[in-house]
Amino acid sequence: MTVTHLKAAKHRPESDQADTRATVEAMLAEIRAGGEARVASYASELDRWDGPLLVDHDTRRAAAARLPESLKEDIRFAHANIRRFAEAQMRTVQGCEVEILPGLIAGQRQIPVSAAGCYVPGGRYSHIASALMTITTAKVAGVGHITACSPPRPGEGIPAAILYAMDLCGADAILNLGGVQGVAAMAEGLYGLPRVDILVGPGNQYVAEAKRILFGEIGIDMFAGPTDSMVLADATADPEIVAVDLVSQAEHGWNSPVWLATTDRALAEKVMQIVPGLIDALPEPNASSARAAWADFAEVILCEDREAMARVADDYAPEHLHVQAADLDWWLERLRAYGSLFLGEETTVAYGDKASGPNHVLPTSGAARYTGGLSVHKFMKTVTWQRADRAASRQLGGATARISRVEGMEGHARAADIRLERYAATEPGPAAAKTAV
Ligand SMILES: NC(=O)c1ccc[n+]([C@@H]2O[C@H](COP(=O)([O-])OP(=O)(O)OC[C@H]3O[C@@H](n4cnc5c(N)ncnc54)[C@H](O)[C@@H]3O)[C@@H](O)[C@H]2O)c1
Ligand SMILES: [Zn+2]
Repeated sequence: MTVTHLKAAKHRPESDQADTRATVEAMLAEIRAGGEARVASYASELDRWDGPLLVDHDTRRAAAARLPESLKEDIRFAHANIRRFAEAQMRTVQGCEVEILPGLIAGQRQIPVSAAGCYVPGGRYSHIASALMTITTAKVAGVGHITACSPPRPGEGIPAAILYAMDLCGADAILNLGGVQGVAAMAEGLYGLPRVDILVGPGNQYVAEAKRILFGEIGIDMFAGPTDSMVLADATADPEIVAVDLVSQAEHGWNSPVWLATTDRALAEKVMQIVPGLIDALPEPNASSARAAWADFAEVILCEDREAMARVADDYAPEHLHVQAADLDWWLERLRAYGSLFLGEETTVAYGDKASGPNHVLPTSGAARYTGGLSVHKFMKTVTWQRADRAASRQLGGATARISRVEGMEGHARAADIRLERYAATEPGPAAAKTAV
């Protein structure tokens, strides 16, 4: 396959992971020892918040009263779309049952976790949409208790729009806490809340590292690094729209890669010419983030044909993948690795980020090679069961006893033997004769 980099990245996103890990490990150890008091002191130290940590119902109501009706309408619109999509996913969640042998029936059930914690990032931007994406999905999955947390703003607490979204989606408890202290409070079940079974939601490197360390003790949705996006464009694409879309996602942060793969050199050159002006026209600090992301992490890749573009996409496994090219059905069939796919110029990653329905909590840094994003399935446990009648038990007993003895596991063999003895007496059958090795 022939591909040429018209613009290469200076870096691949990687954080100072060892430093972050040491900081987060120390904080978790302090919180384990110091409990709620230590959580409160971190909130004071890191987020300058000394107010109540658990948000009460009056505060929820006051937040709703403060917001303009038009914003509440928009939030309700996005919530309805996200819920509709999660409900459709829920219809794909099914148990199964099969008669494996005559008399041996086994099945599978999907059981939602009892308690989930939803982290809603809030350091830099007010991620209203992250509240909608995480809490709605947990609610539709049937999670029994949902705690949500987000960094408080000094003197304000969680911003009113995020509180409104959390309340609308059905959060049972809301914590004025961000970062490691928020994650730890939910994982440890502080403030009288249930200890969560799973922690979900995006966050900065401290949040991601806390989730990584706690994984095992509790479940998590996925490991998440800086957000990334790829546009695939052919000669039919509009270079101005492609450029605006790339800049829109570079805004996330200085280390958020955006990639363009195209079969059209003229389009690539036009996009590279327009992007700097679009970045300069953004307000600060967004412009600085996008400028750094474009300079250090962005790539523009010229491909021989659409199959080469598709291979680049499969290789990068981007979090967001946007096709602005002819024959969208071909692309939907062909592409194999992405968190969420956007087909055609009429939609855009920003729609998915905020309002359209499919989840925006997605695998980053190539994790789309092995997982999809947040869905109702992440809140469900796929568990199995079995039952057998006596005839089936005799058949299983013979094979189990023989395999166990070859493995050297005499105790296991005897669990089979006792059934062969008991059931042989009541219902002799051909299987009983097979026990001798
Ligand atoms: N992929 C997605 O779906 C998606 C969506 C929204 C946001 N995001 C990501 O979420 C992240 C949001 O990051 P953010 O920082 O704005 O908000 P955040 O809520 O993740 O982090 C803020 C918290 O970090 C903690 N913190 C800050 N400095 C610290 C330090 N030196 N030591 C210990 N703790 C410290 C503070 O306690 C604060 O509450 C970004 O990386 C963004 O890309 C991803
Ligand atoms: Zn985005």
